Amino acid sequence: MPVRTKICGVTTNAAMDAAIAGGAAWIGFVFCAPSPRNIDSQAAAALIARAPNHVGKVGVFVDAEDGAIAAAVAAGLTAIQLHGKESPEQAASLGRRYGIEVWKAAPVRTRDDLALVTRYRGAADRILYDAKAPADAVIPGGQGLRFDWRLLEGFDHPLPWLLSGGLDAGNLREAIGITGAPAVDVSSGVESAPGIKDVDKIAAFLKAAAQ
Ligand SMILES: O=C(O)c1ccccc1N[C@@H]1O[C@H](COP(=O)(O)O)[C@@H](O)[C@H]1O
Repeated sequence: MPVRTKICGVTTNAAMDAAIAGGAAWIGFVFCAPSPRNIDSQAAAALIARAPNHVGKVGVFVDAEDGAIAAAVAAGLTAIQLHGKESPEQAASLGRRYGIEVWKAAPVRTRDDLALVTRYRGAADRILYDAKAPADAVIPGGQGLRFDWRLLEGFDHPLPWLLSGGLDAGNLREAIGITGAPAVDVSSGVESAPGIKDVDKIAAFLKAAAQ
């Protein structure tokens, strides 16, 4: 089964086109002001217009206000990724309101952190395992941090899931080999500097995923 990929934090036509050409299943747009990848709804709509229907368009939010999510969904999102402290009830409510997939990011440092995900069964459509950010971090993701992938070995996943956190073209096969990830998500691992996507790194990542 081929591994599905999400290229996250896209802000330019070049990165968008590289992700599409390389076969990304999803492209992510970050609606989070402190992020170097922050984008507004108008700019996201212009990028989304470049993508064919089969490519999913995922908006990343961190404890966002309803109005911000509504504006971004109207730009053409096909999924909402919740990367903050959103509850199962909030996730379910957003799914009902917008009729699109809701993904919940699960911050992982220890095996105990995995217990959180079962609460989202029936409330979210997918879980995205990401490294838990330090307590003083300004943003909870997109910093190239990994967690111990062996924590997912033998774990009974309650929902369809993606692996993220510190992935790049060089470590992707090892990460998939250990975790059995059916889908992966990357941001800083395909950048030359925070927020600056590198089209060659995007191509290399997508090639590694397709092997
Ligand atoms: O990318 C961001 O700037 C971001 C901001 C706020 C919440 C989540 C964010 N990104 C997500 O984090 C994962 C992991 O990133 P990385 O590959 O370790 O840099 C990324 O895939 C996004 O889904």
